[in-house]
Amino acid sequence: MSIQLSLNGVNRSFDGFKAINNLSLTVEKGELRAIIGPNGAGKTTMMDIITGKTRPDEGEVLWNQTVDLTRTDEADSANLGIGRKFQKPTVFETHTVADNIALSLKADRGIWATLFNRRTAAEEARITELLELVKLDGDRDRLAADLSHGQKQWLEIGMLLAQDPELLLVDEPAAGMTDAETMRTAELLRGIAGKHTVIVVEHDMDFVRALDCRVTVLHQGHVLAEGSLDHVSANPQVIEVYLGR
Ligand SMILES: Nc1ncnc2c1ncn2[C@@H]1O[C@H](COP(=O)(O)OP(=O)(O)OP(=O)(O)O)[C@@H](O)[C@H]1O
Repeated sequence: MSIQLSLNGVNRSFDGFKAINNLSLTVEKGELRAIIGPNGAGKTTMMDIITGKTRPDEGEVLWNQTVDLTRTDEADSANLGIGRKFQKPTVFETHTVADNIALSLKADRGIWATLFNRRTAAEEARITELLELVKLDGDRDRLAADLSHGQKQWLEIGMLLAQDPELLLVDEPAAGMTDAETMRTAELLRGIAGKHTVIVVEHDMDFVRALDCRVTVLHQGHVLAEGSLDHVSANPQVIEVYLGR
């Protein structure tokens, strides 16, 4: 496997406070990685740095071992194939599930052509494929507004996948989901990994366990521990700062 993303000695302060402190991290292509850690550990700031929303003060952030992500902005990062899903779902509520996916497909057709022209067979096939992947194939003609919170999150993941990103950053997808939705989300992300690299920030430990992937524990802007969930859960420092609370 080759390296998709590497952070090396990254620092970022806000008003003298080190939100990211000598952070080094490597994620392989196709890997599913969970990032956990207490509030204020720097998880969001790390995602902001990867997507070019925030620039580090120091350090190296490399995409595919070649592109310097400290010099890109959010638009560049999207063009490079980095997709980001924020915590709150943002779907087009007045459109159907299938139309939401159609609007996100890479083809440069414009909104009117997308909604009112017949879709090509290839587009239909791609929409079906994406809806199956995010477990919404039975809901394609429903209005997005009528979906449950969990289903809206899946739809937005489908919309991001329609852009065919190499890396998907997902921020606390399980927040506000039912237990059943949470488990389905873990299954869904496991299904996406391999073809895409997926980094998930999450607090829900049942969800992280269900992801069954390598876990990075951040604390005070630094990697405190890394490995399987069982491995990091047995680390006394991790228990002290996070899991034991
Ligand atoms: N733009 C900013 N200006 C000032 N301080 C900031 C800014 N962004 C982040 N911080 C500070 O940096 C620290 C790390 O914040 P960050 O949001 O990255 O943590 P987090 O791990 O995502 O926390 P949470 O789990 O609560 O979302 C916090 O103390 C936060 O207040």
